[in-house]
Amino acid sequence: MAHAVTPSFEQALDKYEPVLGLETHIELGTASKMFCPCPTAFGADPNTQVCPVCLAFPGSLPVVNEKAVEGAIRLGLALNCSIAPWGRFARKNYFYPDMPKNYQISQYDEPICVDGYLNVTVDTPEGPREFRVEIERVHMEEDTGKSSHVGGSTGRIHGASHSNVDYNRAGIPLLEIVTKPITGTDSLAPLVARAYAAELRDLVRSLGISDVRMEEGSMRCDVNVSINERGAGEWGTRSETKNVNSLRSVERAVRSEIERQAGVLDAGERVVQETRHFQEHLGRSTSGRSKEEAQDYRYFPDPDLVPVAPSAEWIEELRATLPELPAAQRARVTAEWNLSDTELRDLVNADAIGLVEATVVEGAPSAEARKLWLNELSRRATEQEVELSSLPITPAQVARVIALVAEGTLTNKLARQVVEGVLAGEGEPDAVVEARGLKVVSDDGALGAAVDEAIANNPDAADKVRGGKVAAAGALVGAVMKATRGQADAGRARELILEKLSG
Ligand SMILES: Nc1ncnc2c1ncn2[C@@H]1O[C@H](COP(=O)(O)OP(=O)(O)OP(=O)(O)O)[C@@H](O)[C@H]1O
Ligand SMILES: [Mg+2]
Ligand SMILES: [Mg+2]
Repeated sequence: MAHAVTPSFEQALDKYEPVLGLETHIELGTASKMFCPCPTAFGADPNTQVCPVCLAFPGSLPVVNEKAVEGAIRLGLALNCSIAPWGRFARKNYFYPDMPKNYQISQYDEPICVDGYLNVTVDTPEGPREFRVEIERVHMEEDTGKSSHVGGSTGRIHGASHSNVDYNRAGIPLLEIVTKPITGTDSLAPLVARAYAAELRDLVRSLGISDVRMEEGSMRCDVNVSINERGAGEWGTRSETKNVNSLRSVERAVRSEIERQAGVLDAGERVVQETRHFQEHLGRSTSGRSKEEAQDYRYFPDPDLVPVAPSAEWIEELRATLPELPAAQRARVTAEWNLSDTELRDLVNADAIGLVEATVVEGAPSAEARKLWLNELSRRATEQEVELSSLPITPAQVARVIALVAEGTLTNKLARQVVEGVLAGEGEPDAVVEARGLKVVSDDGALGAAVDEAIANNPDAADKVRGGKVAAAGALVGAVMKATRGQADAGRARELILEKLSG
């Protein structure tokens, strides 16, 4: 058997075309679980948020959480789906220690939302390009518990001496969003997958139904990839890479999988249908469970639950609660703020549109607001390794700093120090100005004293100005700025110098 040699991405794309499919799980931010009243807060002690229902005690009965159904419908509407007027939950039967019932309540052939789409934009050297990702379905299900494998020499599963199971997560409501096969992306496949995950995350966040934090697991992507020879007219066998937990990893998982499968086919072998696991430190996936014998989950309608039958009135009520969605918001701010493609992209990449807009609402001009968030504040967020929105400064405070610059109380340089003070917890911008003594010195009294001193200390320059060489005033202005540690109003200082020396 020929040994598979992994070609480069470009070589792979010369010969093969990729097909993608994304399955995304989103943990809904409801106060209680999907089928019982247990709380859902993250980070509680193990097995403290459990009850007979989510632990599957005999005789316990599940009851559907209406808020979760509401979230599913709102997402379906935002994804342009049809909402099913009637559907049932199904039992998906399999054994796993972190799933106490030995089945997961899910939806099978009667999902609540079907046939939608989400448009995503990818940057190419020729400019932005839009793709329409078709959504096959959105369905509701419950999360499993969480196993950890401990003890032993390595602390990893092979070396572990025993496993612990925490059922706090068991029964947390999940939505699974499944795309139809995505074709025609060619070499843009990794970027399309990433852009889809990013757009879906932003959409869900705008609906307020989940905090969609990939690194905390409240949004998890399974990435399906297959390739086929160009013009083959038939798709190849897919692999499914599980639980990819960052946007960058979604991109890398697609890219590395296209390369790997191309190597397999080049060597005359077959791609095996399997589950793979993305390894963050390797930048690619490794083989997991083979799915060649498609697992039989023996799905059947759950007899303990009533059907989900949202009325047309309820669906319309929920439609009316949809906020402005990210795509519409981008189009609007592009027009309102007169943005170029690049400026819009920078704002999107920094996740700053909402922050800038909130700052504008507080009265700041959009150009100034954009500058502060994208330069000074983005830099500090990167330094502190937090998201821009997690910096301890509010849009109202940013707007106040901008206003202080506009009214001449602060220079841009002083403004940066005020921002630093606010971030350090020294209080509101005005309090920081006061406490740090950052005001521009422009009142003639204080400034006059500094000017007199500069003239006394620089007699040569002063003589030149007296003799008509106005340019020599620059040295005196410099001395005033130095004496006031940059806080003088330079323009007013210059006027005072010329007044005093012309007499
Ligand atoms: N040949 C293919 N190449 C790439 N993606 C594919 C291909 N065929 C199907 N897909 C995509 O793979 C995904 C399959 O997800 P789906 O939830 O339907 O099934 P599953 O993975 O078998 O089930 P489970 O939810 O149990 O993991 C979909 O996004 C689908 O569009
Ligand atoms: Mg699936
Ligand atoms: Mg799957």
